[in-house]
Amino acid sequence: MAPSLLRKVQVWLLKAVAGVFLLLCRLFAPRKPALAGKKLPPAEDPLLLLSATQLAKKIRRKEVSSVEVVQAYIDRIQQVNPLVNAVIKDRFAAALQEAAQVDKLIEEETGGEEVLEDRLPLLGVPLSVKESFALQGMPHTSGLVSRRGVVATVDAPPVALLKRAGAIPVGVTNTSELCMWCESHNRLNGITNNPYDLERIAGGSSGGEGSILGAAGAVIGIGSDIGGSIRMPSFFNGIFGHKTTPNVVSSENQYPPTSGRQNEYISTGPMCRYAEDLLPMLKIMAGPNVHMLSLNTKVDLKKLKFFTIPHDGGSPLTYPVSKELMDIQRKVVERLELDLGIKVQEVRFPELQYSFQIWNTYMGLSDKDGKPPMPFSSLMGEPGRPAWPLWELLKWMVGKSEHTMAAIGLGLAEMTRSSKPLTFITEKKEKLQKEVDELLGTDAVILYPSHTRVAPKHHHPLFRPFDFSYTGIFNILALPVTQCPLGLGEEGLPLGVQVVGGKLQDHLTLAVALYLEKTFGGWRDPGAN
Ligand SMILES: CCCCCCCC/C=C\CCCCCCCC(N)=O
Repeated sequence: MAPSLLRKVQVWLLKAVAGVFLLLCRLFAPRKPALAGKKLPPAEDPLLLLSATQLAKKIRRKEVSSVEVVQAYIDRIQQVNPLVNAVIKDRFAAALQEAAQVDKLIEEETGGEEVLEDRLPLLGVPLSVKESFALQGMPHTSGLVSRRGVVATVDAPPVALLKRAGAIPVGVTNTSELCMWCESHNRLNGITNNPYDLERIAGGSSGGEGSILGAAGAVIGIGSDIGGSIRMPSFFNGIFGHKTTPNVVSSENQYPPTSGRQNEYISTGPMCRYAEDLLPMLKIMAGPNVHMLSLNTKVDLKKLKFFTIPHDGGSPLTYPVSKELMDIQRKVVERLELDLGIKVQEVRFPELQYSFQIWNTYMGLSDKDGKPPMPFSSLMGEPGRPAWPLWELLKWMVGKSEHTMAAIGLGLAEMTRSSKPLTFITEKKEKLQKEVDELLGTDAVILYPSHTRVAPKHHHPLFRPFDFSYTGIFNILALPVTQCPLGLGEEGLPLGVQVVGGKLQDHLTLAVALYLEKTFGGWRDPGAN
């Protein structure tokens, strides 16, 4: 059978299986009041349209008070959250008190603006926090019903560093169950909606962050990413998200904790509506490790090498990249060549078609002491009592399970994972790692689709569970990636692209993000008509 015909048959088969499953889900999924046709109101308060960097400057200069800024964001969250269900618990009263203290501190400061900017660069700026990060006094459940009522007693290190820089947390946002799915939906806090179309996903697992930022209910936030959980929500909600080179920003005090080799692949990073906030946030979040990066190095884009990869080469597990995403990536190439007078080279890596298999294999590896990762079914259960995915599936069928279909599916899929990694796959990964590292070096970036299509309808990822591998592969390659918004597509949904850099070359992808914001307009107000 000709390869193209084989490809057509594969896609057709995937669609057929998806259709049957979608029907089943429609039959059994709990009914939700239709949000059809509802739209977000525009973000009218001018304070919502300033970057965190600009807000911090205005607050330091007493051109606006921190209380006014925090109140503006509280008002916006109260306006949009009933539609998007992104913030699952707020701390508005405490935030306003802290803002008043900031204004008082500024009033009494005698050292002048530079002292404040140096010591407290985010003084008085509101911050959104993904609920899987420990934020003292706030829920810390990661969407697990069995963790209902668990409250954090400490701050996760990057949260503590951002608070020490003067940022004021206003609330914690929704995640997928156990942060291991590309849609933020769980039985504890419900499902988060995309601000550009409430019937579509906000992405996962930092979907609450992506949605509240995209809805202008926050200006800066933080997420974690081991398969795409910063980059997919950033893409679907039209904002910037940076997956830092692993082990620069601490991932301690997050739930669930990583185990096995996963600590080499997880990244904590900033999620922002404005590109200029990414680098200052990363500088703060990196804390004592900031010297590992070159964030003070000026980047001349004309001296960078740019490569573009249009898709994964045709994996039978993933869907083809949509035309509008291929088109917009081509437009980025054209603009780069026009504006910088450079040539962007298209490259292909056949190993990318094994992205899912590589991600799945390496996520299951033991750590250097031979300790295997905690099984997902154990994370789903109570301590010492793993869940039984098959039993949970039967309970789900009659609406009695505390778990989502995605978590049950992952638990079932895990049962099929082979204990011994396939040499065929490890060889592919080693080859890909070597070639990509050589190509990137310390002076190049690669453009790659953030996903196969714009934000899908709710639950649809269940029928295309492998498309996340467009982001997941870079976790295993341990490379920094910035997801950059590129305006809205035909259906008014955000377009975007991943900008991939060499290890520890985060400053390069952040510089390209600034260029792409200038050239393609950055974040768009979902309420604007
Ligand atoms: C019912 C469908 C579920 C079965 C799907 C099995 C194959 C998919 C395997 C793993 C999907 C993991 C998705 C990871 C999303 C991002 C996670 C993260 N924290 O970065």
